[in-house]
Amino acid sequence: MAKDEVSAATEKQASAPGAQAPSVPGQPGHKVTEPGRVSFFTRIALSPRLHEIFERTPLFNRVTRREGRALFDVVAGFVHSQALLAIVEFRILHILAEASWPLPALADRTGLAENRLAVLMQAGAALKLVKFRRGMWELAPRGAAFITVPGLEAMVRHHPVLYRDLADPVAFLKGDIEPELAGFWPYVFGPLAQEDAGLAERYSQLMADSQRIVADDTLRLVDLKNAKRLMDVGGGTGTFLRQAAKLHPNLDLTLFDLPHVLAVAEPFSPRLTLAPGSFRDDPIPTGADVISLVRVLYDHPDNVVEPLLKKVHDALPPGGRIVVSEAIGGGAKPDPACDIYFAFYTMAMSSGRTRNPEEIKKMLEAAGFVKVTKPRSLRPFITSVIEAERG
Ligand SMILES: C[S@@+](CC[C@H](N)C(=O)[O-])C[C@H]1O[C@@H](n2cnc3c(N)ncnc32)[C@H](O)[C@@H]1O
Repeated sequence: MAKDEVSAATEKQASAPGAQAPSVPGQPGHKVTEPGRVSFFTRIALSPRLHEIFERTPLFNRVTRREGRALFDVVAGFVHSQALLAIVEFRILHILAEASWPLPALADRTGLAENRLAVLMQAGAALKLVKFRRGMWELAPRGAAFITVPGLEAMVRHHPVLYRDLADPVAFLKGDIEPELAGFWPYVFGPLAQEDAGLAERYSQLMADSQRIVADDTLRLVDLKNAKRLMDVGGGTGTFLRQAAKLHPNLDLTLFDLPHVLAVAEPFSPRLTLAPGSFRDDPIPTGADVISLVRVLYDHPDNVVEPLLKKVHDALPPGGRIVVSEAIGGGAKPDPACDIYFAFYTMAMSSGRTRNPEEIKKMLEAAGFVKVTKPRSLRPFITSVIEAERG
């Protein structure tokens, strides 16, 4: 998305003849009274007769076959994920990272029957994680990347919690079940987890690992050259600030988070000030000319985010900047990572929700911010950034 796309979309909407107060299309509160027409191409796709004709017509059949393939991937996505989870749990990628193996040796190492392992390996090859060459199973570059990207494997290993919540998606969406994920993170980081040190360690590491990648992408999108003090609100144990300090050694830093989180934060620089507090109950300290919120807003409902943005606004000097970095929905250009994965994930967590650029822009403006911009995301499945200025 181009830098000013958020602004451009809203201006267009507001200046259209007869336009009403801007609301976000497709989101709650957007008033649509009339049914719309089913589009021409959709009507074609609704006709079984045209399917047959297209399938027999050269060139057209390429399109329908490609669409059919994409549709089947959507249908089969859960099975793909579960095949990946099995590959992870049998540590197949790690075994193949040491050496290639023929099937019988791999069966010995995994304890799986050869005929079942053969099915799993073939599935792994279809996912391009492994490949079969000269009688041996070997690691493919995608499989190597999978075990190398920090946090990815741990993410897959915690998916059974999410998938149990999604086992009945109808009940899930109706709100008829109490999602397990809603208690998962509080459990991992809460006092109960002390009995399960391995679990706490594994998932704290997952947060820390993924935070590093999110921090790096955010810092590539945000210009902190002229910033004097950066305050990271909800900054956890400080990974984002640590990475920012590496790029900008003269930057003063403030880490704001709950007292029990800051109690385990390492004071890695004399330029770092720890500011314990709750953004729900306490004011946000002043003194920073840039305030970042990395993976914070989507954890919270609107009635927490709106006052939080107002507090951030009031803590900044005129011209000071807010940086929001998290999975942001694609809005008019839906993105599977944000609009499926993170949207369902945050719904299962039951505390917040993913928002699209228009929604975040509206919330920022309501808090008093101006010049809302969205740099083009490097990897929307890692993070996207929205910046604004205190008016
Ligand atoms: C999803 S984590 C994100 C941490 C870090 N920014 C990152 O990207 O990994 C959300 C953070 O918000 C903090 N947080 C939650 N509620 C808070 C509150 N009321 N006041 C201050 N921090 C809060 C949590 O302690 C946690 O560190």
